[in-house]
Amino acid sequence: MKATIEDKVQTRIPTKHGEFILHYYSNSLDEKEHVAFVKGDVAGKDNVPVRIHSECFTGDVLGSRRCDCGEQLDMALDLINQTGFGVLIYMRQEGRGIGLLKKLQAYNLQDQGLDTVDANIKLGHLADEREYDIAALILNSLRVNSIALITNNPQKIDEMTKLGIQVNDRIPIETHIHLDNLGYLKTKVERMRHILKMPEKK
Ligand SMILES: Nc1nc2c(ncn2[C@@H]2O[C@H](COP(=O)(O)OP(=O)(O)OP(=O)(O)O)[C@@H](O)[C@H]2O)c(=O)[nH]1
Ligand SMILES: [Zn+2]
Repeated sequence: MKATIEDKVQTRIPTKHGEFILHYYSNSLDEKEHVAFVKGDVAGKDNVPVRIHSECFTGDVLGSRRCDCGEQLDMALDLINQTGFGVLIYMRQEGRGIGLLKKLQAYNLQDQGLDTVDANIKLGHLADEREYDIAALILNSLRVNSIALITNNPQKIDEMTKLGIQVNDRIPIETHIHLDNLGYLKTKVERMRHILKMPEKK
């Protein structure tokens, strides 16, 4: 069955990154509360800056330094605000789709020496279980013509293109690298094809 979404409510949210309209969607695939944060007029526009952000409770809410999510969220909203128009889709796909419980278990495995990919596999999951159908439906419903995707992950570009979204450009979103996230980011570059500049080995 083809997935469907419904734009249930739109409301104005002033933030430290400027003012956005929050769209709440229901959908036919899961019970999750996926939302889009929209700035300015995006309907009929080309090269709309779009961030498809996957939920990360630890990074986005608690400010965890194990990953780059919280900083990326701030950077993306700033960028969209400065551009004057754009969309941040907040997908409730915690832990690359495996959920918070499993992600926290994966963190413990990483503290025992596994990397972020092998920890998922040890828990019986794929390295990345996210799906982007709902994100594509949201962009269609906002009547965005083509996008500049804010990401370091080329797989996201492939997935959105496969779903019929015209991705004209990629906007990198590189955060600070420090001791707590160095190994994690290195694994994303080496095993998940992320495009990130890593510090030279001394
Ligand atoms: N399973 C698992 N999920 C993680 C881990 N660290 C972060 N995440 C989740 O990963 C998701 C973000 O994915 P990332 O791989 O950081 O980045 P991305 O979204 O693929 O790529 P960008 O667009 O460049 O940010 C969020 O849902 C986080 O909760 C981890 O060690 N294990
Ligand atoms: Zn994170």
